[in-house]
Amino acid sequence: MNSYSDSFTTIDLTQSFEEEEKHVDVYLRIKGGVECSDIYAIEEEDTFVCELPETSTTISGNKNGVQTAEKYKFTKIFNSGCTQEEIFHATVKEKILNFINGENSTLMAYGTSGSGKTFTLVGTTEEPGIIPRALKYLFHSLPTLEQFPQAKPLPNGNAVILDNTQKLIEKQQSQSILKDLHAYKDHLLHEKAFSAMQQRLSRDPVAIVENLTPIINIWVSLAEIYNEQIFDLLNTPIKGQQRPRLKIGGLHNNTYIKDLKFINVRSGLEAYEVLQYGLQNRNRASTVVNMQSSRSHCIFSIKLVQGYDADNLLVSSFNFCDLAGSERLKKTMNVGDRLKESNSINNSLMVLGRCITMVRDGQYKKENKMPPFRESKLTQLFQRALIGKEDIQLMVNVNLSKDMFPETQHTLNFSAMAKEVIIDQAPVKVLNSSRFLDKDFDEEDTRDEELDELRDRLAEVVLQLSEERQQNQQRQEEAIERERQHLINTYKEIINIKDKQIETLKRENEILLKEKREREKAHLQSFFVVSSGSESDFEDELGVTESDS
Ligand SMILES: Nc1ncnc2c1ncn2[C@@H]1O[C@H](COP(=O)(O)OP(=O)(O)OP(=O)(O)O)[C@@H](O)[C@H]1O
Repeated sequence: MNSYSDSFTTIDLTQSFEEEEKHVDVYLRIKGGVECSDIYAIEEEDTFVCELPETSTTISGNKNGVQTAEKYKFTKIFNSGCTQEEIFHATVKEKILNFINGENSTLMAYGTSGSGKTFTLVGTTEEPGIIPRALKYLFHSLPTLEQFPQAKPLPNGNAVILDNTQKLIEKQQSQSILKDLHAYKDHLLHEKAFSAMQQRLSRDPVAIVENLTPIINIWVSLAEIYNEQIFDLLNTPIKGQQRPRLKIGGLHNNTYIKDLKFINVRSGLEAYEVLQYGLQNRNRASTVVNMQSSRSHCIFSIKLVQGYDADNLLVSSFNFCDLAGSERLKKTMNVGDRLKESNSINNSLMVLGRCITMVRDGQYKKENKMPPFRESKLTQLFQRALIGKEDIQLMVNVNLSKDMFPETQHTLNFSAMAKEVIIDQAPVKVLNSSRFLDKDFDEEDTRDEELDELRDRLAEVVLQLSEERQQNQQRQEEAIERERQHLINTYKEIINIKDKQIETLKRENEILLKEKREREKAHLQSFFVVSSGSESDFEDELGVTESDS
């Protein structure tokens, strides 16, 4: 039974957002099609129970003998049989309405490699994931959008009204990108996929949004963090050229990706096509645990600009973040590029875990330590959400097969930490009061920017050094291997020559022996003939046949 199927939600943009203290929503999704180990159980809708093997250490620090099972509380648990539809309705649907109402939101999919993060967010044509459902829901809740964008979001969270020339330029840019997409061999596939999804989703209810403003524009972007470098996935890759790396701009908890392209879209299909185009450019590779493993963190952002005029614009963003999967190096047996990626993925997820733990400790124990947000690009970008100043949801994906126990336990411990973080977001200002105050950078801010710049450069140098070290090591290993091969070949050649010499000596020896025998025979023969008889008598005497001689 779908409790939502007949519901119509009405939201009013003139109402202010209700402020209330709450914890981060952490959902658990259990991967379908996998045989679950019997050490796990679900109690009610939100408690996950895990029996502990002898050697395991739990989040509460207890060892077995004292405690035999650990319980983890989630906002909601989606069992392996749950549909994509149920998951969308229980998690993101309401957030889309808040988004229309001006609230920023982030949904992160977390879990080990192959646990179903991309499946949950993007899904397949048959089973559309959260993002296509969110796009469909969003665009169906809004009126038909204007042909030309009227306002554009700025990286720092503000927006500007576009003049006629700028409108034309932006429109042309969107069109040229969409045209690029249409030249792409898979575009028809995506169009079909989205319309198939639309049909499947058409039974879903839509929200009726009242008091919409005359300006409503939607913009999307797609970025990836690969080996601690940020790339714009909507930049068409040029063969033989390195992709431009993007930098993080902004300060403290108001960071953004500098020069990231935002494309104006007017429908769910356009947005979905842009997403699919970008995903083709994402770093993927086949690993032992996933045939199509995402090797990067991928961030799909939707920005909604709404308002009346230049002084009354409201920008809200919805980020969908598909994290790269954590990996156990022993299990994946990765080498070379895959190993480098694994290290980078695991490191940034470890920093994410440390930040969340420290934010939680700061909130509960009032410890005043600064979480290490700057130690990874991911945490630097999502700092605001991670300290609880913005809405953030975590979709934790687990594969409950027996051989994944250590990974699952690690994921559950991570979730337990995240679940305790308190969200303390400021109320979203309603429209018709000026929402943003443009703050000039003061001296301290400038110094911070310079420091950021230096840190970036230092990170680049460290990365370069580690790459060089790896290359040197590889070169040394290759030289040692070449030397080894050379020695083996020389040794083989010497053995070969010696064998030949032995053969020659053997042959010479045989010849000498034969000659010796013949000399002895001749000697005896002459002796016999002289002393007693004929030559044939001599041969008879020796018993020598013709063939012998
Ligand atoms: N709930 C599910 N039901 C059916 N198939 C699933 C489910 N979850 C994942 N899969 C399938 O499992 C495979 C791996 O899933 P997916 O690529 O989403 O994992 P991932 O967590 O994103 O992995 P990685 O971090 O390596 O990119 C895919 O073929 C996907 O279709």
